[in-house]
Amino acid sequence: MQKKISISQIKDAAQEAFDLYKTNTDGKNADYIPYLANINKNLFGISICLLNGQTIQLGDTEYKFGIESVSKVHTAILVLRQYGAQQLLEKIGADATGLPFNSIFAILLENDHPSTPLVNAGAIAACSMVKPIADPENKWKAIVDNITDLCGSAPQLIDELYKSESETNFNNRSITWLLKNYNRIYDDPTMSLDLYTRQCSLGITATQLSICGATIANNGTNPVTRKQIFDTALSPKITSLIATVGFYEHTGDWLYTSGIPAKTGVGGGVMGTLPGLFGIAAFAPPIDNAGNSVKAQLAIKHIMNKLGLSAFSGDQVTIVE
Ligand SMILES: NC(=O)CC[C@H](N)C(=O)O
Repeated sequence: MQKKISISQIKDAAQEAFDLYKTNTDGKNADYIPYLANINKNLFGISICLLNGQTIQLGDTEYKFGIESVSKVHTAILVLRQYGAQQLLEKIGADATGLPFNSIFAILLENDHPSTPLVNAGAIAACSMVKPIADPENKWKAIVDNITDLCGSAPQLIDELYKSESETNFNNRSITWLLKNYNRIYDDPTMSLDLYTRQCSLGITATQLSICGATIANNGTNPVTRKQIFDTALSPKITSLIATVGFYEHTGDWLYTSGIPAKTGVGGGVMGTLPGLFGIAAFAPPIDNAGNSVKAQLAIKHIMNKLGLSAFSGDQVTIVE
């Protein structure tokens, strides 16, 4: 079906979602990373970036929160840029785990395979793959430059979060050494884990994440800077990774009810990408039992359903003035 949606319809849907959920108090800040437990739980922002570069922003869209696991998407893209689709599949995988993001059991079940770069195991493996190998300074630079390219502006390290996370990441240390044992870490393990922890501690805004979502939806061209960031052919690979495991063990429910591939982080951010149409991000710190922001989920779902959109419908949608 041919369908036209106006920008004012999108704005109205976003405003409605914001008003509906701004006072919602469900969920709880992540507390296994002490820094995150103390973030103002009432922060709430929604940003949509259209493919003409226009953004629609509501609430705390300029607040810099911990990017956390949303950064797994960015570094997966960097690995795809450096190695191509086939090598990512062989060295890490592109499968769902159906288990929590930090699951050790998932590694054992997959016979040593990290499954996907979008869970902790695969993300640590991805950091180990970033080139140049054995050069932590330039690996870090590559990670940050890639995020800057995708988001149209630079992220900023939150030192306190980095410290808090480094002091408490015992589970991730176990994951790293287990993967090392299976030859799935492709650089120094301690350095790879540190890069992962540091990238999770980057401060990012909902606006920046919506621009990244739009870059993916726009086949690799950042709609704001107009820069081609990655090869067009990688776009469906990235979107399929996000669709498969973006909400961990709740991914199926999420896709079924929202219709949009999206990736979450325990900092409260969610970044969605609707191919050919827009990127969307929402941010609110309280999360559910799988580590996904409660309000961000409600808001994005509301907007998608209100507009009658789904990545899985055959509709040919155009956004008009
Ligand atoms: N789901 C998440 O956002 C988890 C990220 C966090 N840095 C961790 O490794 O536990």
